[in-house]
Amino acid sequence: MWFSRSHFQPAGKTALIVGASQGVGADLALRLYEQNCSVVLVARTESKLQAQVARIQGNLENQTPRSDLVNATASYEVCDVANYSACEQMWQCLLQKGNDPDFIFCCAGLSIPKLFGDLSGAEISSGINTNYLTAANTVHAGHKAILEKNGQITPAEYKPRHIVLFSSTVASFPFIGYAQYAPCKAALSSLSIILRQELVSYNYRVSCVYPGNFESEGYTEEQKTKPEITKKIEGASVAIPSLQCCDIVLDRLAKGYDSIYTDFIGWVLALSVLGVTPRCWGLFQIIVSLVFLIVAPVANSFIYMDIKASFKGTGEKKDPANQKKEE
Ligand SMILES: NC(=O)C1=CN([C@@H]2O[C@H](COP(=O)(O)OP(=O)(O)OC[C@H]3O[C@@H](n4cnc5c(N)ncnc54)[C@H](OP(=O)(O)O)[C@@H]3O)[C@@H](O)[C@H]2O)C=CC1
Ligand SMILES: CCCCCCCCCCCCCCCC(=O)[C@@H](N)CO
Repeated sequence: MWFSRSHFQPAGKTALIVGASQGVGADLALRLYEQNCSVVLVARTESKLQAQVARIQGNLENQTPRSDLVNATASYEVCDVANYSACEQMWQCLLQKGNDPDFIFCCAGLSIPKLFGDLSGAEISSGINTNYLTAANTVHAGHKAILEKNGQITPAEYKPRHIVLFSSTVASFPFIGYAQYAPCKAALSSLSIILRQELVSYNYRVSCVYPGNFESEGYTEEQKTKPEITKKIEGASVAIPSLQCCDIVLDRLAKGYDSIYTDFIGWVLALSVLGVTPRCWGLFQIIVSLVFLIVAPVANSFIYMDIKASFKGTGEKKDPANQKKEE
């Protein structure tokens, strides 16, 4: 696999990228367009989508128009894909315009890292809507719309399509601060396994990406509420530039991998939940997982100590008796 790069060939194809008004979705759109792939960007904020389409087409001031890409087009659809009926309408619109995507990237997502007790009910709901439903709705409404469009043809006659779901390293290794987010990303990983089984007959390939931290507007936002203890634990996953994350993903897809990690720590942490997920350096995964499964409980006990210490700190500050003693 690692020696071949022929498993992802976007030239002349169409990609639907959900969550493309910023961050890795926007960068994926840029990279795919650069490879002569038509891109349809989806998000809720029209002004940001317009700016991204302009960036992608190279029409921004100080840049020359990209006339070398004569075949590829860049367009956008404004849609809140967490809303199922809006998602259905988006698919009708796409298919009417002749934009039947070969690739469906589900990149929408947002983490609100806080301690469980500090989250509001609305934030817990938004976690499920933004991180799980955006992908489940897009794929489901899309599958139904394509079934209807294709009418009587047999599943084997469907053109090859490729779904790429953006999960996270925290799907494999959930930890303090990510209660609003990690369970939804684990659900996406689970969904990817089922979709792989159910849609293979319709010629779908399904990949799931488990990124570590990367820089984006969303990442900047989450840093504002992220508890110190969460930052401390995830220190091993240094945020890489979003374009670098995007290049890693495209490289791994081209090599034929369907479980994609963007850093070494992400690959290691996934060893604890390999299950029936597609393997990535499978033989090494088995060998290293033997060591990992022995070391993990020990490492985890150190993490617990840090967590306990962090709560002790907050308790002392809030306890007036302790404060007096300190004074
Ligand atoms: N950054 C990181 O460190 C990591 C990120 N990830 C995951 O990777 C993906 C991309 O992350 P990142 O680039 O940081 O994300 P950003 O938060 O920067 O961007 C998220 C995008 O999703 C769109 N979006 C959110 N909700 C909806 C919705 N209901 N309907 C349509 N579009 C929506 C946003 O646009 P708008 O608001 O205009 O709708 C925006 O374009 C996410 O799924 C994230 O969870 C995983 C691991 C690490
Ligand atoms: C068994 C003991 C091993 C201990 C090692 C701990 C290392 C943890 C690294 C976790 C990195 C998480 C990145 C997720 C980013 C993400 O999804 C958010 N940024 C959301 O956007």
